[in-house]
Amino acid sequence: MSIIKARGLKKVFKQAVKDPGLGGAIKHLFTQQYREKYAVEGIDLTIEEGETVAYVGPNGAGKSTTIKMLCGVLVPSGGEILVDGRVPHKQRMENAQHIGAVFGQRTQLWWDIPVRESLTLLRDIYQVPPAAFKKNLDGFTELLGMESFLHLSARKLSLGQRMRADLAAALLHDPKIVYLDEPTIGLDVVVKHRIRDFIKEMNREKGTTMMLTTHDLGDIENLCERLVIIDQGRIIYDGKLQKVKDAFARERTIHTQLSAPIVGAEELFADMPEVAVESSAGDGKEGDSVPSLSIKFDRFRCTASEIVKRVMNHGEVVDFRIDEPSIEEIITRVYEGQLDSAALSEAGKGRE
Ligand SMILES: Nc1ncnc2c1ncn2[C@@H]1O[C@H](COP(=O)(O)OP(=O)(O)OP(=O)(O)O)[C@@H](O)[C@H]1O
Repeated sequence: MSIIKARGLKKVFKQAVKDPGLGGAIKHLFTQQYREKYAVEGIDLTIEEGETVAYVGPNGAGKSTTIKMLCGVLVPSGGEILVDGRVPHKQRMENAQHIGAVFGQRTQLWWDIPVRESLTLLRDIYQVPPAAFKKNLDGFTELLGMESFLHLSARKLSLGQRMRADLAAALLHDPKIVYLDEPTIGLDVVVKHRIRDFIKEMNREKGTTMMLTTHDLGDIENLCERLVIIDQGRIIYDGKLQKVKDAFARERTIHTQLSAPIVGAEELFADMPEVAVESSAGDGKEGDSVPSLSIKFDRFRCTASEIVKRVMNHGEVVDFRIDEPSIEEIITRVYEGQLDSAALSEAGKGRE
């Protein structure tokens, strides 16, 4: 069942236009000029209950503006939204009862009181029944490793501790949907993993729908099957993460470990322009390293088995592994405009 539906969603901001320098600032005092900035320009988005969706895009793409409209904080300039059957900006309070939000840069905890007290206050605000509160608090404390800092005020927490406490605060009332804006920003790997595990567990155990905006592509790979890419206020890709990889990650690299170096390895694929020997080791040129050969190829033009077969014809392959470009590399190419949007939207078709 669809839990979030947005049709033709738009948000226009009025931005002041000023000439540069002091003269410009003074002139602006008397003759104010504004231009319209479309932060979100006609978005259609449907999210099913229990999905975990990564909503990504370069800076200024319109991600936060979309989330704020879904939370009811901003009123759309056009289009329609329905979140769990409610129009968020018209039913703000009701909507808030059923959603949770974590904004990486801000906290919803009270700055000067212990985390445990903040969570108790949220229990009262959201009217969480005592038994459910206890179950969640105990469970979250364990999963997020919060025991050691529940007695501290938010002011005294490290960033990683604060993020964990904020997650607990956002999920305390068992919301159906949680918006996570940069939930792992600036955190060390241990805390990142803990937070990702927690998000996965909540999605699995409670079926919580998660919408995640992030610049950390590890979050996407670890948490989301579906990827929505927004650029300049428009969705340019909506589909499975794997599909983007399949469509755009043409290159593969085979790393082979050999029993002895192959003489003239660089020439092995001279007749195949789609294949390139990236590195060859163990031939005495790089000290006493293990003999190996790394070969890059275009997987749409030849197969891994062809490559390995040819290497095996010239030497003994002890072991091999195949690497594909990371989603980070692919998305960087999208952001840099190296992948055209028509091809992207074609790849996103047939999501269901
Ligand atoms: N209150 C506002 N007034 C005027 N312009 C705004 C306002 N909020 C956002 N914008 C503009 O709308 C565009 C989209 O902003 P938004 O914050 O949604 O982007 P984002 O994708 O979340 O970016 P980031 O990754 O940097 O957080 C930007 O050009 C921004 O300058």
